[in-house]
Amino acid sequence: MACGPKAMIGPSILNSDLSMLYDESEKMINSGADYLHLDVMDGHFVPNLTFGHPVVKCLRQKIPKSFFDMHMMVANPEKWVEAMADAGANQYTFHIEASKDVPDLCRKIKEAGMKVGIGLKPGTDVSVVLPYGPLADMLLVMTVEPGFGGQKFMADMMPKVERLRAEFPLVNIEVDGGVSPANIDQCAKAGANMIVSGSAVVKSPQPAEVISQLKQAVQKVFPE
Ligand SMILES: O=C(CO)[C@H](O)[C@H](O)COP(=O)(O)O
Ligand SMILES: [Fe+2]
Repeated sequence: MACGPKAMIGPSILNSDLSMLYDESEKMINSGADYLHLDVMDGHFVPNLTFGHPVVKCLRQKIPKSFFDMHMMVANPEKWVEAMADAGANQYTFHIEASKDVPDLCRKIKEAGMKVGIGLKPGTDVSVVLPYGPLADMLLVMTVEPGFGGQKFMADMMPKVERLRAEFPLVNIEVDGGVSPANIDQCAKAGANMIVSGSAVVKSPQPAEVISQLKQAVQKVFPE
């Protein structure tokens, strides 16, 4: 896999102290994070609220270089493409369940200068996303029901990851939800190379060690 997908760890700051979003983000970057996974929730697509593009724009001013992976858990993903691009987002990951016109949304995201991520809720069959794999930079397999951090990892999502990796050997495949050192080997073996980990990293007294453990496990399957 010399030029294929790389092992990357993206902490989710959802369960960190959000009154100190910048400090918490910096801590993750200084602990070896390859990117930041930022969870946007609108209270419609999921039963919870977090933050939107004004907060992302402020964070970008203080963190000019890191890759921002926007996990858009919103009912109308078309609506926020321009605003998120303007705020400095690098990747716009929308949920396939929320989009009325997937190819058109992928085109708009690319035209706005961002990478395209397409996410699948646990109940969504993997076949739904297969026609759109060639349009995506990244495919996200949720390993919890989206809406809250700190939930239990759903190992029964691994066949979806395996199928996507078999179909799209060069696309980034991300897992998100309950991912920790206890289940990282399953994720990597199934074919996930972009790893979101929230609680396991941000709640640890030694986040750098957790990030390093996760990365080493994924690098066994996706060597540099
Ligand atoms: O999208 C999410 C929830 O909808 C979060 O990214 C995810 O839950 C990460 O947190 P944890 O590792 O604690 O589950
Ligand atoms: Fe997420």
